[in-house]
Amino acid sequence: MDEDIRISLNNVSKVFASHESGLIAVHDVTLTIKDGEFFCIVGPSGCGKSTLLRILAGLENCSSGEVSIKATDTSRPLNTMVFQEQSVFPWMTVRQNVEYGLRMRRIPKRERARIADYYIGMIGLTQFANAYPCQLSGGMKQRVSVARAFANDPEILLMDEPFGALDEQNRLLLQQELLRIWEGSNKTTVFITHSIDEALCLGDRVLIMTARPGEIKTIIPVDLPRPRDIESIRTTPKYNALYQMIWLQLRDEVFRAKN
Ligand SMILES: Nc1ncnc2c1ncn2[C@@H]1O[C@H](COP(=O)(O)OP(=O)(O)OP(=O)(O)O)[C@@H](O)[C@H]1O
Repeated sequence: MDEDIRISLNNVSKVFASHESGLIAVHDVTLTIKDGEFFCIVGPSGCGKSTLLRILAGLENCSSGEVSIKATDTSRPLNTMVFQEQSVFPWMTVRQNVEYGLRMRRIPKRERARIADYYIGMIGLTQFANAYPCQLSGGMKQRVSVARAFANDPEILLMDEPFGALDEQNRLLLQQELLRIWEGSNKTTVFITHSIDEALCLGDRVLIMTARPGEIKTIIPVDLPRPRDIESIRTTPKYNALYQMIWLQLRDEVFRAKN
């Protein structure tokens, strides 16, 4: 694998045999993702986005093809996944949730506390560090998931519509927080979203998948400057041109998925 490539998929397909005559969820996907890249995936509902991410996470095997993820440091987890549904442990405080992965890796207590404090501060929950999830709003819980994922310091971060269930204001705040944390870490991130806007605000490239069986329709580079200020990039002609370009491609697939 080239030095700057972190993830490589070669002719990856996934067939679910449980469906009558087999259901092809992902078909012949070949792509590479660079180290430190923020890679977004959009596509119609049911086109295989989550399946592809689950294959990257090692939660699902591919039926054919090859997946390789370059690991540079065996003391760190290879990946961490953030889901749409809040996935914090309800019996743990915010701090314990954020420290969880570090504790599993037996990182010393003082170091754990330092890392947790940093990310709890980044997500603006310092005052809630000792609160339990039942004392938090949905958006706050999702922030904890994001902080936990970054604190875990995996080689790659996999996010499956992490802000999909949030209201617009919370979504905007979390996008900004994610951008800030990501820009400070440059962690290779694969991010599924239904929102073209979100993909453009966050991503370096956007993969548009076809209606099922999910294939690569096209991959669009997002050449908007970084660091990004979400509110101001939305008003630029470049953003509007990219939005139109993606929507025109995606629209056809959304129609195809419905028929
Ligand atoms: N474990 C499974 N067993 C059988 N079929 C599955 C399984 N997981 C997913 N599928 C099927 O694979 C296809 C792709 O599903 P997937 O969840 O990857 O789509 P998606 O693009 O993430 O959808 P959405 O945007 O609605 O979340 C769907 O037709 C789904 O029914």
